[in-house]
Amino acid sequence: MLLKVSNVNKSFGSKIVLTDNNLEVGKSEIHALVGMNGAGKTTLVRIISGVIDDYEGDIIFEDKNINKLSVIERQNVGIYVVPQHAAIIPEFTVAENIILGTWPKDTLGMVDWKKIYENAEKVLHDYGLDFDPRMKVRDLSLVNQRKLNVVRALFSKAKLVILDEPTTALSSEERDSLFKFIEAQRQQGTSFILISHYLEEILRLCDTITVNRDGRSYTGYKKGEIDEATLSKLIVGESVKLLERSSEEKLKTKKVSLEVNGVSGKGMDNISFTLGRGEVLGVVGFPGSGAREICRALSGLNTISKGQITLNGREFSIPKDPKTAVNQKIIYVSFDRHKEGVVQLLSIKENISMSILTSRLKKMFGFINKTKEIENANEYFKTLAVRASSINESVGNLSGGNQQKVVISKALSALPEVLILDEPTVGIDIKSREEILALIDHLTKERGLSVLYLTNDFNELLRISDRLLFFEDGKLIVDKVNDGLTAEDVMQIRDLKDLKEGVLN
Ligand SMILES: Nc1ncnc2c1ncn2[C@@H]1O[C@H](COP(=O)(O)OP(=O)(O)OP(=O)(O)O)[C@@H](O)[C@H]1O
Repeated sequence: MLLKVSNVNKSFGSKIVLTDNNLEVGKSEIHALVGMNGAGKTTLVRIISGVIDDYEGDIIFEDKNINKLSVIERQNVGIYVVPQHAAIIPEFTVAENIILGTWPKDTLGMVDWKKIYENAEKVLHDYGLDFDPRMKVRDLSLVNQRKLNVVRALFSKAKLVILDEPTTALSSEERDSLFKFIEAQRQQGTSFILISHYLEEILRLCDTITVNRDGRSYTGYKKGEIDEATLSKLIVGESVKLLERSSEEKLKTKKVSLEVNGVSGKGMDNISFTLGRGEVLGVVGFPGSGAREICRALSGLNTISKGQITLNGREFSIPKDPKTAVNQKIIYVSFDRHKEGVVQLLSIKENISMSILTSRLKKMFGFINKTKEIENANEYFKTLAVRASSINESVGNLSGGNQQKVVISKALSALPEVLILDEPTVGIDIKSREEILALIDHLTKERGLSVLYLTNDFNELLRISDRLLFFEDGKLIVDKVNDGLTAEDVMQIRDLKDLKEGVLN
């Protein structure tokens, strides 16, 4: 046994978060930690790693009680957490990131760069990676950045690596490649705790599963002994019904809402398409294909150099920043809520109101309509079942998934005509994901909201999208109605290199 968590309890003030939590991780084991948003997974990981030190119970590592050890001391015995936003420095090279803080010096006491790069090359090679240690980390793909985070942990002699949602926003190929890498490290003797909301990958990769529900742990489920439906029921406490947008809705011809005509700019080459009123248009493409670029450009986050856009018959002035897009009723929800989503120090209510202070909530003489503000925040708080004591709770105290629900509430409050969702269910649990999809389905049908939906989770994409746009090399290559497509079809179309626009229509 490598790690033993024994009868751990934790409360924040009067809020009880963990009650009698137990789990055991063996050597060379991949252990899953799953549960709904706010179930207490991150709190437990913070206790194991020593970030939270006021808890009841015992943490035993290699047969020693480590309750009294600090974060650094726990790292020194071999416990290393790789959070969702790991502390790699994008402007540094791969080598600098690996050796961060342990700079080798030459005989004159100068940093020995030759040695740094030689060492880094060897380290990467030992872990089966072949990227150049001189590359800036910002130029690495997302999956290679995540692998580098693990390498850093292993370089620091980690015996147990805790990965918090490592596959979010990765394509299925990138996931496979990350899994192979983790599996290879496990075979070398490293143990992993993996937090994830993707049950299929949990069942594929992990040896043992611990479910956290309502603060209690249900542990010891073994690979092969539990199926996805049973696991899903254990996590939520009831069966989860998957939302399926009706095929009738998917095939309905819709009145044009957004018309994009010959748009070019950074990473975009002469893109034209229409988005119907009440339509959900799925957007597919590898990073750099133009898929994310057009979504961000329509929201004022990327520059458009040429082209025309109309929205519900109005001339749409090319947005130079997000504010001009929002004023024209196009709103973008970013996959990166830390950078572009919420303000941690403000309350749920203040975050939700942020986009409508100068419009829907404005009264005369610069006053804010407080009653309306509370009503509006409460509406989304309830519809999206945000797990917090009230709308006055600070967003920084919420679990990751619940923060994401606040980001979506903020966007919907502004009553957009076009909503652009970029990996909107990142970090969202299996039940909340269905609630979000149901809300989108409802708003498109009842309010005529038009949606551009970008995600690497093709099963999710196909359940909600009426039509799909495929991008490559900055161009729109295929525009296809979702008439019963499968995830395999989507991958096949995306991977065909020489398709000309419309060939498959
Ligand atoms: N510093 C804090 N102060 C008050 N409450 C907190 C604090 N940190 C966490 N919580 C609460 O503890 C509960 C568990 O949060 P935690 O982040 O552990 O959940 P999680 O299972 O990791 O969720 P997710 O899947 O959304 O990441 C939540 O209700 C959260 O609001």
